Amino acid sequence: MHPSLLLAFDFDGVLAPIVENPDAARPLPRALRHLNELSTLPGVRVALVSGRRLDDLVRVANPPARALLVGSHGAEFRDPLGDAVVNSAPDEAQAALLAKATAELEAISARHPGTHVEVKPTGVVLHTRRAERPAAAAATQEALDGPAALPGVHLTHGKEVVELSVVSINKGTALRRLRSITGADAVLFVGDDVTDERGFAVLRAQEGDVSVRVGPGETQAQYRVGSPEEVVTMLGLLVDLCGE
Ligand SMILES: O=P(O)(O)OC[C@H]1O[C@H](O[C@H]2O[C@H](CO)[C@@H](O)[C@H](O)[C@H]2O)[C@H](O)[C@@H](O)[C@@H]1O
Repeated sequence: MHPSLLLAFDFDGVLAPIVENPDAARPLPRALRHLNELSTLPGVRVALVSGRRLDDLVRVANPPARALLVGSHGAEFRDPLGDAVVNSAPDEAQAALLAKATAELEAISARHPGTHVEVKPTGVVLHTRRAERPAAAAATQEALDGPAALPGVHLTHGKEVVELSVVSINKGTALRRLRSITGADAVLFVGDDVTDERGFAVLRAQEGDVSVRVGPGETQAQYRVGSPEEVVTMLGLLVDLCGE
C-alpha cells in the first residue's frame, strides 16, 4: 500500500518566479500542470502554503480544485475535500493594533516613492521591491524602528517585504495543522523565504519528511534547488514516483 503523502509548496519564489508587481505573479505553466496531476493521485494531498491572503492566492495561483489552501501564513485555511475552514480573525485589541500598524506603514510608504502597503486579515506588509534602493532602505528602517517595535506586533523581514502580524501564526503551525487534517505519513515542504524556515523547523526528517529550500540564503532545509524552474523538474519526478 502507498504511504499517504502531503506535498506542500509555498507560492512566490517557488511555483512562481519573483516579480516586481505581486499582482502579476503567476505559476510556471508546467508547475501548475504537475500540481494538477499530483493532486489526483491516490494517497497524495497537495497544499499551497502562502503568506498571501487566501483570496489573493486563489486569484494568482489558480490552484488545483482538490488542493488544500493556506493563506496569510496560516491565519486562513481551506480544505475543499473536508469541512476544515479556519479564519483566525483578530480580536478587538488586535484589530486596533493592526489599524495602528497599518496607518504607520502607510505614512512611511507615502514618504518613500515606489513602496506600497498590502493589508491582510491579520497583518500588514510594506513592499519595497519597486523602490530606488535608498528609498527602500530608508522605508525598511523606519518600519523596523516604528510599527515593527509595537508591543504585540510579530515581525517577519522577508524578500523586499517587512511584514507585521498581530497574531502569532506561522507556516510551522500551518504545516502541523495540515499534517493532522490529512493524517499524512510524510510531509514534503518546499519554500524560498524566511517565513518558510518556520515550516522547515517542524518537519521530521528521521520520520521521512523532506524539506527543500529554493534559491540562496541560510536554511534549515535538508535540500536545495536553484529556482522555480528546478522546482518544475522536481515536480515532474514526483509525478513519476507517486504515480508508480
Ligand atoms: O511566504 P510567502 O508565501 O512567500 O509570502 C511572502 C510574500 O510573498 C509575496 O511577496 C513576494 O512576492 C512578490 C511577487 O513575486 C514580490 O514582489 C515581493 O517582493 C515578494 O516578497 C506577497 O505579495 C506577500 O504578501 C507575501 O507576504
